[in-house]
Amino acid sequence: MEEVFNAHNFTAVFNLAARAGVRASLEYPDLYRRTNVFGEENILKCQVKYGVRKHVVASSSSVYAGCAMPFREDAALGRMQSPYAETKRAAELLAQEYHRNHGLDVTVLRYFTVFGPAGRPDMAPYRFVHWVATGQPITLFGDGSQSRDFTYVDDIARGTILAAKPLGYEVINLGGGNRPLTIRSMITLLEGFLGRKAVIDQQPANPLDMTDTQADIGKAGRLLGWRPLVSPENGFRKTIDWYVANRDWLKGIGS
Ligand SMILES: Cc1cn([C@H]2C[C@H](O)[C@@H](COP(=O)(O)OP(=O)(O)O[C@H]3O[C@H](C)C(=O)[C@H](O)[C@H]3O)O2)c(=O)[nH]c1=O
Repeated sequence: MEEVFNAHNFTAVFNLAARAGVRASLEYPDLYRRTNVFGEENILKCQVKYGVRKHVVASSSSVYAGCAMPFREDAALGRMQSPYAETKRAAELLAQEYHRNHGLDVTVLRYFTVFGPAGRPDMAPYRFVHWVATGQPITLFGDGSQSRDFTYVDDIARGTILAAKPLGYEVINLGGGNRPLTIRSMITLLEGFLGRKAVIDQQPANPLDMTDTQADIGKAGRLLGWRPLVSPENGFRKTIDWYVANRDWLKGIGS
């Protein structure tokens, strides 16, 4: 980090680097802590040392476990449901501390299940497209009635850049906004677009997973002038178009 900060004159830093899978965090909690908490601290320290005032950090809807929906930024947070959520919450608090004591201007963005082209191969959207397209069974945790406020990657990118403006210290949801989709309906959408029936291998629900997520995005509208522009239906269509166009090099990715 020192090398990078020495070599450039930054006006803002976006920390989007993380160990991000929910379920794997039980297996590697130390890795998650090192990356998501100590990694965040390394960046915050450098920003203070090199006088870079603006900091934007990616957090997660996972911190809202147990809260009433739609999730609002001022909700009283309960117990974190996974080591992953714990590390995201810890990073939020660290950044707040650097705002209070070192004058950094911090925006914490709570992302809601981001999907789209070049999506993470450990997440349901990528895996399910890949499995249905290649005729492999879908590993479904639970009965599929759980739901997500899916947010398209381009919307997230736009919201993240907007968050670079000076705001003091703010926590802001970037989520689909009241259009949560059950995992079953997501599978039905994919089947329709791919023209293939999914084979489901149902496994027990994972206790680390959130059951449902739904974002209140009023604050993002007020502070950033942001709202999502891509619906889950259009987003999944674009994801599949990307997958089909890149099928050859994607062969070795995802399981
Ligand atoms: C990968 C996978 C998932 N699922 C189920 C489990 C969940 O009920 C649902 C969505 O799981 P996924 O891991 O795709 O997404 P989230 O649990 O919403 O977590 C994601 O969105 C939040 C905001 C982050 O902060 C995480 O970084 C990100 O991983 O599908 C399955 O049934 N089978 C599978 O193979």
